[in-house]
Amino acid sequence: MSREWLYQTCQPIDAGFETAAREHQAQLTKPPGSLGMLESVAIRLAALQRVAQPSVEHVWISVFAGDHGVAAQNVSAFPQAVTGEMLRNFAHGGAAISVLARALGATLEVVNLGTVNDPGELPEVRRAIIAATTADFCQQAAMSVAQLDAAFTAGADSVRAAHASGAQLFVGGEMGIANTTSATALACALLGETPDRLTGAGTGLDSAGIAHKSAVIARGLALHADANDAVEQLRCLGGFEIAALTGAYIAAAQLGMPVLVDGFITTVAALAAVRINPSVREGLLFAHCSQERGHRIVLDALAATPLLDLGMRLGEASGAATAVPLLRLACVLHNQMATFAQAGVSTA
Ligand SMILES: O=C(O)c1ccc[n+]([C@@H]2O[C@H](COP(=O)([O-])O)[C@@H](O)[C@H]2O)c1
Ligand SMILES: Cc1cc2nc[nH]c2cc1C
Repeated sequence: MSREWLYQTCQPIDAGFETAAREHQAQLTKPPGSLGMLESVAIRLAALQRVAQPSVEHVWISVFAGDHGVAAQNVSAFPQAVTGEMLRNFAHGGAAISVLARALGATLEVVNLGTVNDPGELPEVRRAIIAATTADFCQQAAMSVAQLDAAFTAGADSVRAAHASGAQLFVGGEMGIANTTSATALACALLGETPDRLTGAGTGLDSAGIAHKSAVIARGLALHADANDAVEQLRCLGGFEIAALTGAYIAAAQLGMPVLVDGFITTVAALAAVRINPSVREGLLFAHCSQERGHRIVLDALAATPLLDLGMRLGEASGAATAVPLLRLACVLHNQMATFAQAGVSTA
């Protein structure tokens, strides 16, 4: 399938609405800048949504799940079967993101891209099976060209459904045992970093486990040293859900739909998206800095300032969901505060 769409220019933010929103913020009854990032986020949302009054009442969350061949290298604190087991938990409404999505009134879509312990048909889970798992990147490329394309498409399909439903914000999440190993390897390749600087505990490795994981990533990087662009690095080192997120972020930016990025794995997928298509960057907002070791470095590479730093490291879009109320508050402040003139308050 053609990949041309990945490179097509994204909808630029609207400079007119951005200027109008900035000027509006300056008139609200507060010292200029005193609402900090709540101001800049409202301005960015107005510019992205091309409206005077931004809103994120209608939120769409897609959680992409997939298994990783590199799990065979003993790089996670949890067994691979958990990926499929968590799909059941999502379907039955018991996962953290199930609870958060309900509390937010958000649409939650779960996408099974391929799990070794496949739970089969489940309510509320879209099956877009690519294979039971990616290959172990210590032995061969994680994905074939066709598998990578299928993952990009699965992500873009979710965004198209979100857009068609009238969603005002797209949130991507992931679930996949061993995916911090894949995401760390991909981040190292994209950034020219070494695994010892980026490798973290994932679901809870101890220091010996982290050292082993770092060595596994170093082996993968050596095997795929010839992969010299972001698409090929993603194919060799990434995973189905990481590539789906990359495709989703690109598609969302092309449709002009704002994106709220979640944690470490999703930020690496966002970095890949920006490397493939730099015009994606201005459509991205960043929810939080996860505890995963490499997250801050990847955020810095994207010049991203996340809204929250709560010591979270769950994934499955939970950090982004937690930041949605802040975006909603930023919007209502922007839309409902009185101006100095309206309130009869003196300016500086
Ligand atoms: O989002 C994060 O920053 C994050 C940090 C650490 C772990 N996770 C989640 O934990 C799983 C991967 O951890 P691991 O140790 O199996 O590589 C995967 O399902 C992620 O959703 C997520
Ligand atoms: C239980 C569990 C839930 C998760 N959700 C996202 N990643 C996860 C990893 C584990 C192990």
